[in-house]
Amino acid sequence: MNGGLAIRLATVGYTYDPKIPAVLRDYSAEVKQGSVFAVLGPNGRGKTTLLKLLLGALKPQHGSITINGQIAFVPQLFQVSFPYRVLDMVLMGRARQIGLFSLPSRQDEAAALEALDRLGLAELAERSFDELSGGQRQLVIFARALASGADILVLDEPTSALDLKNQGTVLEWIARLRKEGLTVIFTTHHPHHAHAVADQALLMFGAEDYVCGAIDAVLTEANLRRLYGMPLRQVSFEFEGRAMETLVPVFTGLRLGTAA
Ligand SMILES: Nc1ncnc2c1ncn2[C@@H]1O[C@H](COP(=O)(O)OP(=O)(O)OP(=O)(O)O)[C@@H](O)[C@H]1O
Repeated sequence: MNGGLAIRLATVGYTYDPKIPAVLRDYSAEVKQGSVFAVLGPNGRGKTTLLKLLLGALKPQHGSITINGQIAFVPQLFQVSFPYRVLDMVLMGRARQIGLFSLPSRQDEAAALEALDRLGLAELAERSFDELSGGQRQLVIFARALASGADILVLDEPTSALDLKNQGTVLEWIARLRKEGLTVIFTTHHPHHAHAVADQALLMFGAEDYVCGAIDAVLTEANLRRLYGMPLRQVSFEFEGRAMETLVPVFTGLRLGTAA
């Protein structure tokens, strides 16, 4: 299955309201099956809108989107109005296998428990989802996507609510899923996260202004400076035994006083 295209965007345009400027105009990109694709851009630039278009929750007014495979989505914030058990939340990811009006089989339950276990969440299985912390919820919804058996995972800022250790866990998972042949698309505000795991990146500068390409070609100093409009700092980090260097934006407006 690898080698073909998982996703193709052809001159996609989208506006929430024809009376206001479009969020996206003429966006084109191709995501190969079994690759990782990172989407970066400042707040409000259209990252979530792009993901909603991929999921079919929004329809482009212009251009076309082709998806080859089953998609599972991990949203940024997830709230429920009913106190579901964590295990039931993960089982919902198996809806395609369970089918309408049927009960989960032992196999479905085993897949859900395994996904929780793989993320170190087994002890949360019987807890009520609405009592979990934001970071725990984000990991549970990630487990739900893993349990779904989908071949394309779409993750909206998957590390946003997580502490540093769990950020590393999710990045390791993205790398592992890629090795298993899945396609992963994720949005992030952290260029080094994209650098660590992505093959390609899309940088969204504006409605019709973007660059898309191989990670090293796209995460350049000039592009990142333009994207964030902030000073950059070179950081060294290690991911899965590989030493890497990348540029990250730094906030310089904070003046720390010295203790008297
Ligand atoms: N339902 C909506 N109706 C009207 N405008 C919307 C709607 N959702 C988003 N927008 C607008 O579309 C633009 C892009 O929003 P989007 O949520 O896609 O940005 P984003 O890059 O994901 O931002 P963030 O990093 O803050 O999550 C913003 O100007 C936003 O105000």
